[in-house]
Amino acid sequence: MGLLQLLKSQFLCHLIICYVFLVSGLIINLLQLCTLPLWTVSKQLARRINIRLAYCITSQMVAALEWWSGTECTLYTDPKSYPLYGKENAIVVLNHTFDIDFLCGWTFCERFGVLGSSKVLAKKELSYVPVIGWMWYFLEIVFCKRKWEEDRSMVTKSLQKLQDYPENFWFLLYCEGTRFTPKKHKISMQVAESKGLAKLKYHLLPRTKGFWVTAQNLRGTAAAVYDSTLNFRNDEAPTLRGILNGKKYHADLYVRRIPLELVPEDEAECAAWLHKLYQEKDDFQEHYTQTGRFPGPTVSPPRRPWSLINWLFWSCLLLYPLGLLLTQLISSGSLLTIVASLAVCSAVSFGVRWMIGQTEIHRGSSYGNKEVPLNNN
Ligand SMILES: CC/C=C\C/C=C\C/C=C\C/C=C\C/C=C\C/C=C\CCC(=O)SCCNC(=O)CCNC(=O)[C@H](O)C(C)(C)COP(=O)(O)OP(=O)(O)OC[C@H]1O[C@@H](n2cnc3c(N)ncnc32)[C@H](O)[C@@H]1OP(=O)(O)O
Ligand SMILES: CCCCCCCC/C=C\CCCCCCCC(=O)OC[C@@H](O)COP(=O)(O)O
Repeated sequence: MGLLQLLKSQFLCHLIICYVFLVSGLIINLLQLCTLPLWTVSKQLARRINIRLAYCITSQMVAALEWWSGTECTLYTDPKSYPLYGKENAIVVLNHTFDIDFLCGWTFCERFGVLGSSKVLAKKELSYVPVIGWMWYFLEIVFCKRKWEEDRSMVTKSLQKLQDYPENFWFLLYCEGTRFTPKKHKISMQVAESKGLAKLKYHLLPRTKGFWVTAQNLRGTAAAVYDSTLNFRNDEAPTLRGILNGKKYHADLYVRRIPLELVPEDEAECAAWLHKLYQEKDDFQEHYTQTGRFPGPTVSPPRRPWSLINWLFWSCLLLYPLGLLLTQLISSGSLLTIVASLAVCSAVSFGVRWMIGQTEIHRGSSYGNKEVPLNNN
């Protein structure tokens, strides 16, 4: 192991990175709160400011992936579609298979210039996560309880608000609704069988209602669906802890651009269309398993320096006062203040570990885990 790699695996480095992330994140959350009065005066200006503030948070995690761990990202896509990425609004459909699939999504957003504005249909529980969840309120992220009767009107209203959004955005939908586990897969395939649908090997059965309501409400706003299938080389199952340890991964993303006009408007037809899409996605994953690549030409959109610059800015801003404080503490020799600072460090460490836990599949929810009574009709 090289010296740099050894340094990257040190707990102290992780503590410093997490301190910068947490403290800068809370400062940005506070700044976002200060934009509240502006929403009544100029909504579009408030949105543009919040896009930039959100970028300051999310790009730190992207920087950790791109610059700290050096993870590489290859895009497999049609060269004719490539120039449109980042220049139009789109609905992104992505497989929910890895701890850090959302982070890879963010990396592509960053490379195409839509990181600050991008959105997701997220489970309500994530809105309580400090920094990211709180930031999402101001980004007009659409939350759901994963109970259609309760979600329907709220999700529709939230989507309609995005119709006059001032900057290009990608709206991410994990149609599987939860992350892949063997147990969830087995249950969802029982559901597929009971509905007479083809079985999927690499995906859970997609939930179709969220996709249909999104497509309906973003018609005229979004130009296309980006059907995206993600995998990692060498059968890796990357984690956020791995990224913090400086482990380098290689992500492959296969993207097909499908004009939104090709998505049926009728609910049942739209559901059938989505089921067919997932069968195709399953074939692409099979192709990847067999050959180690997706079909079609590749391109590696370059990483941009902005995420690194932002990260360095916040690190300088927040590590300088921390350094001063620590020097004063040590020179004061007061046992009480030293114990108090150790307690603060432990709290930061505990808080961030809990947040990292949110990204771990083995700590995931029980959604999709319960056997459902099946009536074969
Ligand atoms: C060029 C580069 C391109 C791309 C780059 C890639 C990406 C970048 C893009 C953007 C990035 C932006 C942000 C990313 C950042 C962070 C994201 C992080 C995380 C957030 C993700 C989440 O929180 S995922 C969880 C929440 N989201 C969802 O659940 C969405 C999908 N779900 C739905 O759409 C649902 O329909 C619903 C939530 C709207 C409603 O839920 P409900 O449970 O009520 O669902 P349904 O009514 O649909 O389900 C009932 C039907 O399903 C059948 N059923 C029952 N059990 C199962 C089962 N186990 N599996 C499958 N189906 C089941 C049941 O029979 C019902 O069938 P009916 O026929 O009767 O409808
Ligand atoms: C600069 C590096 C900073 C490192 C410290 C980072 C600390 C972690 C920060 C934020 C964590 C919250 C990120 C939220 C994204 C979680 C995405 C996710 O995958 O949610 C799961 C959801 O889809 C489905 O849930 P279930 O599978 O049903 O359960």
